Amino acid sequence: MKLNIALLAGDGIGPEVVNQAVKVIDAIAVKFNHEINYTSALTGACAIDDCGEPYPDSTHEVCLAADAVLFGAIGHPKYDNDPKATVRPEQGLLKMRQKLGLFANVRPTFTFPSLIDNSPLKRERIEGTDLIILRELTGGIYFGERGRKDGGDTAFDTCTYTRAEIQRLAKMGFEIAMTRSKKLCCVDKANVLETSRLWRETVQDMEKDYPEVTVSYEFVDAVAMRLVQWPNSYDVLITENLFGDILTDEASVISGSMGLMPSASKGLHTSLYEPIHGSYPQATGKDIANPLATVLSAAMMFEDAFGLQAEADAIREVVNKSLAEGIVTEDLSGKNKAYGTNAVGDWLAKNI
Ligand SMILES: NC(=O)C1=CN([C@@H]2O[C@H](COP(=O)(O)OP(=O)(O)OC[C@H]3O[C@@H](n4cnc5c(N)ncnc54)[C@H](O)[C@@H]3O)[C@@H](O)[C@H]2O)C=CC1
Ligand SMILES: CC(C)CC(=O)C(=O)O
Ligand SMILES: [Mg+2]
Repeated sequence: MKLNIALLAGDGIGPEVVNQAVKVIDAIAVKFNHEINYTSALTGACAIDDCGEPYPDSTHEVCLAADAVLFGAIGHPKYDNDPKATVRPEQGLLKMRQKLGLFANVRPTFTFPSLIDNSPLKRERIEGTDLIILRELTGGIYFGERGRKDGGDTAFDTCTYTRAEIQRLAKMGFEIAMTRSKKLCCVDKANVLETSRLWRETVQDMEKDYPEVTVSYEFVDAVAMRLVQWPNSYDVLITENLFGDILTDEASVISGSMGLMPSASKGLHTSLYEPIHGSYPQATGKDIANPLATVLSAAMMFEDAFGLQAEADAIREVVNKSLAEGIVTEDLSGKNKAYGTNAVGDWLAKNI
């Protein structure tokens, strides 16, 4: 098959982890006889440095022309430490998600048998965890009106959701639940927020269309606790943008590292595959970042965007093997030898 992949490596560790995923994709292409055509484009702080714009039109064109997009991460400390900066890398990420219509971010959380004891959580709590947090990605407070008033002494951000935005995300959640254990949890703050009450009302109205799915409604603060207390009690969780962002970083503790967590951002115009972590600036250039979240995002891309299950399985199999054999970066190595980002990528590609 001929596959056109857009590579948006971004900033910080983004290029380092995307490079390892490319090694793995290349090895898959050889093994399964595919022809891969990569097109690289800038987004984030590197794009601001290049042309003053964090998601240039030229990058958008590259994404639209591709069969799928593989994204690394954006963000740079020079913006994180300057609250007054008006052009920011994160604006590029949000613009990209909005312009590509990437309204749903599928974030799976699972445990790896060889890593159970890496988690600070007790084995009996996390063993067998296999859940999906489906995060709404193009609405809510990240996209609402914001600003300052009172001469800058008052700041505001607004959260807005339409019924249609909730319906399309919830529909995907019900459909995913139907392929799994038919359990769906709607996570909100409906005891306080009007947007959450619209979420709850909309999902309740949709329940009749999916009579086999058991739906629960839980407040986000309680879910934040139960997610690490009894993660096995969840299967598919649907939630708004901000809550999903926070809960998924929390869920990474179950797997053992942020560097393990892949995701798929599904949309109207194309699909994009991205680790859930950021640009981890402290690790930039040190060859220590874990590339597996990006490699596993590439597995999601083969499965989901290209419908190539055997290729996705082969990637997951080699990742499992690397974990079992201790070919891991320092976030997972404990007292054992840590491998570099590049060494892990090379090992994976060689063992595909
Ligand atoms: N999707 C994206 O592009 C995202 C971008 N960001 C941006 O990234 C920058 C840094 O933000 P942080 O809050 O520090 O989040 P971060 O996700 O970059 O790092 C948080 C912590 O997670 C761990 N971590 C992250 N990636 C890892 C990897 N591949 N291997 C091993 N450990 C890893 C490290 O302990 C790190 O200190 C900021 O500029 C932020 O705006 C943050 C989150 C997502
Ligand atoms: C700029 C943020 C919305 C990025 C982030 O934390 C994420 O997408 O997980
Ligand atoms: Mg996040």
